[in-house]
Amino acid sequence: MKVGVFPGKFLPPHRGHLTAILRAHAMCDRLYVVLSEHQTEDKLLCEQAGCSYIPGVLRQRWLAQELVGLGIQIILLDESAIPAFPHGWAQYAALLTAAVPEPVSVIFGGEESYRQGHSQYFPGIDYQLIDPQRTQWPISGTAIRQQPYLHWDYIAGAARPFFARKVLISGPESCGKTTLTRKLAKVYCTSWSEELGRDYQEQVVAGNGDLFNLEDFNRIAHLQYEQDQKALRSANKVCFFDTDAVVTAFFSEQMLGVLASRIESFIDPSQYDLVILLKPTVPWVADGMRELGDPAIRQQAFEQLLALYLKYGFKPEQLLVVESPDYLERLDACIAAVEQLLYGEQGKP
Ligand SMILES: NC(=O)c1ccc[n+]([C@@H]2O[C@H](COP(=O)([O-])OP(=O)(O)OC[C@H]3O[C@@H](n4cnc5c(N)ncnc54)[C@H](O)[C@@H]3O)[C@@H](O)[C@H]2O)c1
Repeated sequence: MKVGVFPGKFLPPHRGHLTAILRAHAMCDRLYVVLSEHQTEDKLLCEQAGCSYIPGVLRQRWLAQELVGLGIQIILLDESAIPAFPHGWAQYAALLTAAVPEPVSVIFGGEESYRQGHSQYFPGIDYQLIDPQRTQWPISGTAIRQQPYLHWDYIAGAARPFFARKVLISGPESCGKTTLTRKLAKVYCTSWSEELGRDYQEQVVAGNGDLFNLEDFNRIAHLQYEQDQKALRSANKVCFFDTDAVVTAFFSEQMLGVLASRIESFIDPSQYDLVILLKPTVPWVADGMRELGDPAIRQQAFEQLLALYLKYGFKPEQLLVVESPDYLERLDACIAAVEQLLYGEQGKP
């Protein structure tokens, strides 16, 4: 019985890792992937690259999703209490040996420089190199952490929602949110999540908003959240959202005078990299379901919505108010903001 181990940080997992793991899997009877987490060091690596910290359990979950069905166990090794690589080889070897539930015959890796340490601290266990030149997929975790959108195609699918920029398009009724959201998704060849409250209203209360009760608003917030998560899973660098739970909270209060009990649990400012707030400066379009058509009421709705975002902890720098009454200018302002989010000052490569 040939038992293999494939160690690494997988910060984050990418195609190079996955291909090497699958090769290793083809070369032994059973394979364990051992994911090392050294919190201090890993946090520093993420910080240096300007990337949010990726906890070990999240990386473990991504690898489990990617490798599902192959019988590969992913073991999380907490190295936080031992000296960081390369100063803790002896402790690392002891931790790894204790964590893998059976005797190991071979350790796989892509670094020739690790051979010495492996032969010294894992006596009797082979060290087998896989693609040390990274010729098939010339990518590293460092490069992805530093510039995820330049290296998007290499990022493991399960990890992409973490890196995808999340852009919310919000504003009062009849501001062109849905059209703008669709257009932006098309410009960026990506996924988007539409407002489902309207379909819900059609299906559950025959289009008559007066028949809504509080539980309807709770359900809308929950259903919208799940739909948003689904859209995010197929995002290409950025994902657009047509509404959010703050808007649901706003309508719950407007229509029933009360905030439905579970809506706030779906409000989280850190969910979004950018919130584009559209001002009601474009013509009102009555569609049979909209309620707040008077210009003064539209302006007031905008102010109330803005105040709600701030109340719920959204930061002013997260918000972009788009004021122009011109549809082209509105679209171009959004594209410029998304470009900035993805590629910063340097612009597209
Ligand atoms: N504390 C210690 O002294 C000690 C000692 C030894 C090992 N360790 C732990 O083991 C970890 C070793 O993993 P790592 O940092 O090299 O992890 P990593 O996640 O960067 O890479 C994991 C493996 O995939 C290979 N790989 C990376 N990119 C590839 C590509 N494009 N194509 C093919 N293969 C590719 C790497 O060579 C490596 O073997 C260390 O980070 C450390 O946590 C710790």
